[in-house]
Amino acid sequence: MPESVNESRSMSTVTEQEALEFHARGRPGKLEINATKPMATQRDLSLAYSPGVAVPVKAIAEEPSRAFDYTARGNLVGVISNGTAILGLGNLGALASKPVMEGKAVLFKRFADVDSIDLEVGTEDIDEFVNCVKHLGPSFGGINLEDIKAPDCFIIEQRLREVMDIPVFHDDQHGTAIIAVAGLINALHLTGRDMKTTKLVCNGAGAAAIACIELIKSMGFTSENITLCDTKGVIYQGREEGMNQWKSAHAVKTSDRTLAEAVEGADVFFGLSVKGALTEDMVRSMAGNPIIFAMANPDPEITPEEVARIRDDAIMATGRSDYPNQVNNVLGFPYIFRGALDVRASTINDAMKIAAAEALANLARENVPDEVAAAYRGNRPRFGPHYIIPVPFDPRLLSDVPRAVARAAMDSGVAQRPIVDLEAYGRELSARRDPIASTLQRIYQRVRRQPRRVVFAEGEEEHVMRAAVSYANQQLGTAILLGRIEQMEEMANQAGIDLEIPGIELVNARVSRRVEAYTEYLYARLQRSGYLYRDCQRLINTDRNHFGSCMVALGDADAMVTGTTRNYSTALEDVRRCVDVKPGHRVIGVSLALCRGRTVLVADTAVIDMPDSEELADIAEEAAGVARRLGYEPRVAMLAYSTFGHPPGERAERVREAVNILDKRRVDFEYDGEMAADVALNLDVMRQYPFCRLSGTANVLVMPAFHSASISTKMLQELGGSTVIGPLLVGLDKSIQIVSMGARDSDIANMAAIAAYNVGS
Ligand SMILES: NC(=O)C1=CN([C@@H]2O[C@H](COP(=O)(O)OP(=O)(O)OC[C@H]3O[C@@H](n4cnc5c(N)ncnc54)[C@H](OP(=O)(O)O)[C@@H]3O)[C@@H](O)[C@H]2O)C=CC1
Ligand SMILES: CC(=O)C(=O)O
Ligand SMILES: [Mg+2]
Repeated sequence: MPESVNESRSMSTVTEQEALEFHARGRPGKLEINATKPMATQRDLSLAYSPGVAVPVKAIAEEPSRAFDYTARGNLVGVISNGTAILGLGNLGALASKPVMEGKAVLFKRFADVDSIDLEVGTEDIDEFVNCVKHLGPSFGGINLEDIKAPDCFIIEQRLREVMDIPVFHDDQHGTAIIAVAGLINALHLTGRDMKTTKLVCNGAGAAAIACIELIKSMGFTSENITLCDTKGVIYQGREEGMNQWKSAHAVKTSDRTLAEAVEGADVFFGLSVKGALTEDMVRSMAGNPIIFAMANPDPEITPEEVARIRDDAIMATGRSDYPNQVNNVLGFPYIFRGALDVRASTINDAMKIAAAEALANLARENVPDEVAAAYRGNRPRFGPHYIIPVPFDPRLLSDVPRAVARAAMDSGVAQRPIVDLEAYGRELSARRDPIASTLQRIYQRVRRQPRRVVFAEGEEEHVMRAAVSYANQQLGTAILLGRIEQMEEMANQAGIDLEIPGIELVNARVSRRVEAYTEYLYARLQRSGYLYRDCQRLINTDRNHFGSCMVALGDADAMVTGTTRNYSTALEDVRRCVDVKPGHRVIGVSLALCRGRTVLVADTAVIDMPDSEELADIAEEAAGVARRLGYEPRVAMLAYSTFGHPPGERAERVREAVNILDKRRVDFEYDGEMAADVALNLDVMRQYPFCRLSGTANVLVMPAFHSASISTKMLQELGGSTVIGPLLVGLDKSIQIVSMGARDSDIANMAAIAAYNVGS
């Protein structure tokens, strides 16, 4: 792990404009509903709706638990708020809480494949709120209450738990407590402290704070050693102002009246209050090796930089993703509900919470898997002051935490559908992971560790500028925008884009000192292909693809991204004039298609029009290489319209010959063909060919020709709702990526990150 806070900052904050655009782009917001059954024919309609739907209706009326068999209830969580304590922003109302609630819903899906829907309830009246949620019970398998202020949240949760037969979980209380306790267990271990004698001060006495304190006490802390503070200062016995029964339960006998007094000599500080509440002087006054969890969102009570300026012996955590040790309930709620839903738990009890906290704490002590290690580029995170809690993208969270929660639910007798084989359950959980998101995350993390200089060749385009700003803001390296400086600045001004941020460089080819060197280089390459010196000079002076490619070729930049203003093949020709093919390789395009949790690589989606058998074999090898670099073990299907000889035809013959060539080359990955796409992608169909050499469904599809590759990926995207990334250009000696015309800023930024990731590979 990195040693200093500055080095370890892994992700910069986004700009306000980026945040607004992210939410406004395309379909506003972050959620949509998808049907899981076909709705295409009269028969489908008759089954899905009247008359067919009457059958499950009657079955559920007879036996309510059948709702879990015939409806989405068993995997559906309601994320419900009234917006009275939105993050640390205060009471901004139900409507304003919607972005956070949509966010929680997508995190449920992204991290644990739990479906959820946000419900913002426009009342601050406790009875009205309880009544509203209570009557929604039949819709859901669980209720996640969110951002409801204390003390209302305590009453609301308690009353709902009494009247509902599904888990009701106030995330800000218990989610936060579970994660904070997991981090605390490890921080105490690292500093050699005993729970019984550790002195903890918690600033904030609301939902999150009270729940944390209760869980901590239940795990062995002594009441006298815990001091709570709120806006009125220390919560001492006898205090009357601003009190409620939940605060009173934790009031201590003390002469301390302010946070500053309480925190002096304290071992641990928990911040669950507001930005900036802990001062540098307070940090100075704490005990040796202090543990400081500044968990207010979006801005902590004190930043790690501020703490680092004062002392270097602190273990520091925040609620944010851009510092190490993110103590945030995102590490909890998706997995806790996953486990609870899978055993149909009637509640989420203390045993399940403690099991989750212990599973999280244990994960941080284990060796991290390669997937996480890759993100740290050789600096494999190791249990220690900068790594006390797993990172949110750790794939083990999904297999370990729900399993621990499910086991605790069964052991404590609240599981209505126990799981017999927990090992098999762990494997099922792993299969729920969203693979492409982890892949992209890995790419981004690694680039952050090894930032690269990437040329954005079409620097005068607004969305290219936005992509460059996003690249720089995410601390992926330097984004070099090529263009006329004045034009770029004017365009940026008009569009409200700030180019004066660290990590952005503007380069004008016309006035560059490198024009001569690039021209010489290009002339040496092209003089025997009919180009005069002045032709090369003109290309360097006036064409940004040539200039940018030469920057990369001569080491002035690491990588380049282009393509928004010129069609793919023209941009590729420009690049090829300046950059060689990697020895022993072939230039092809590989697209990544993600559809319903499955990722397949499709090749060649960009370059070779009508490949012969040798070329098809080369494409298979290149694509398998890409799969490996992205962390997948390739299973390559050589696709055709026919399967293993039937129906016969010349095109299929060519694909079959490619398989023979791969046999002769003795390649080190699984491949087979020719086969139709359904054989490659559907295990049941594949099983009809028991001799097929693939050990599972294919994850690399080699198309018989460019047109079928391009048509199928575009159809997947437009009709199948797949996310398609690429084509990624592979086989060049330098890392250059070409996006398609009309690519959005996020596509360009992704491609720039991929280009940076591929440098030197
Ligand atoms: N990292 C994470 O995962 C999570 C972080 N949080 C963060 O914790 C904070 C509190 O959230 P939550 O408990 O839901 O909110 P609540 O509204 O329930 O509680 C807020 C508490 O903070 C206290 N407070 C506010 N300002 C100050 C101050 N200047 N000094 C001392 N105490 C203060 C309030 O005091 P009083 O009682 O006097 O009004 C109250 O006790 C937020 O910043 C939130 O983002 C919450 C959940 C998860
Ligand atoms: C993380 C969270 O739930 C909060 O800050 O409110
Ligand atoms: Mg919250």
